[in-house]
Amino acid sequence: MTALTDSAAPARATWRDYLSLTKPKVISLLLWTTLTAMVMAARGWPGLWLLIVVGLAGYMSAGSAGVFNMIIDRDIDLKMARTAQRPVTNGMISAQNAAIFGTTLQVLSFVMLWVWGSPLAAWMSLAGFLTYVVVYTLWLKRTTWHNIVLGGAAGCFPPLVGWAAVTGDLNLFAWFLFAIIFFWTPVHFWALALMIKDEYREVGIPMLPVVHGDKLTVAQIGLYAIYTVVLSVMPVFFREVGAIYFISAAMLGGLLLQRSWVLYKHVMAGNAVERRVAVPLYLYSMLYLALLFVAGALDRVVFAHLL
Ligand code: HEM
Ligand SMILES: CC(C)=CCC/C(C)=C/CC/C(C)=C/COP(=O)(O)OP(=O)(O)O
Repeated sequence: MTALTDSAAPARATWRDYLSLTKPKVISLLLWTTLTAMVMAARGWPGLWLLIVVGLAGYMSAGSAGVFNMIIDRDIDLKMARTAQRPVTNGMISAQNAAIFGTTLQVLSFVMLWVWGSPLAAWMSLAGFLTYVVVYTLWLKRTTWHNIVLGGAAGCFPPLVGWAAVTGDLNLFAWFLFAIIFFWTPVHFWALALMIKDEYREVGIPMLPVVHGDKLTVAQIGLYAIYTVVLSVMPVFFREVGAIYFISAAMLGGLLLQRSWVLYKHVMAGNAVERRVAVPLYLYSMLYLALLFVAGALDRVVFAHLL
């Protein structure tokens, strides 16, 4: 009898459950764009303390956005196999406790960025948070297939946070980093959305492949891949970066276009989307962004010391 009662009682949430609310895997790449942007801004080593404190605060801010996203979306998350086991969704953590956790993370992060980074860094982080929670999650996600393009702007703020924490300011190159992620996000997400569209359809989320089908989606992916590659190369013409970056961006971009093209041809030929053509683009999109930002950092450090 006791055993029965015990097993029926809801499990107690652990720190791991709270950590999972912050979407750690997704944030790892957001954080990478923050830290590498700091090196680009400093044109050298920004200092271990600044890297740690901005990294931590950046994690907390984006994590807090993830927490609120899971609170707001717990009704739809419950109906999708991929998300049903999230702790707020399955009731292990109450929405109220999650909200307290998310608010604490956001407030602490704002203060940390303000004090040890710069006020602009704190505002940029808050702007990213609000764009993800209000513009994407509350407003666009359930209403239009443009959700990814416009709401995706949230993920463009991390490099601005890093840049502003180092310089207190933002220059043209920092905004290029913003724009690169802006056009990259649809490629990243729609490649994945093609594979999980049935779940989105069932819960009524108007993602592009659900609303306009696979063919329009691969065409849009191709278009955004071209925008991404062109934008990635452009900072070279403004002399913000040099040969190391240019060669890297050209090679990385070539592969992004090639993988988009393979997916495009496959779907336009009338085939159903297969994981073997969509997964490579989805996975590569993440490697693309990570390496492009490494190339930017390397280039600006090397050329700062040569010139
Ligand atoms: C509107 C914008 C975006 C949407 C809707 C989106 C959506 C998703 C979804 C649904 C996944 C599947 C994994 C999961 O269930 O958590 C995913 C994975 C991922 N996303 Fe995004 N994403 C967006 C923007 C970004 C940005 C800006 C970054 C980083 C710069 C990013 C980095 C990642 C990473 C690293 C993964 C892999 C996580 C894993 O392996 O579990 N995403 N994204
Ligand atoms: C402070 C700052 C810079 C915040 C960054 C915002 C952020 C966490 C962007 C990542 C985008 C993301 C995980 C989208 C998935 O949302 P979804 O709700 O469509 O995915 P789901 O179905 O997995 O919940």
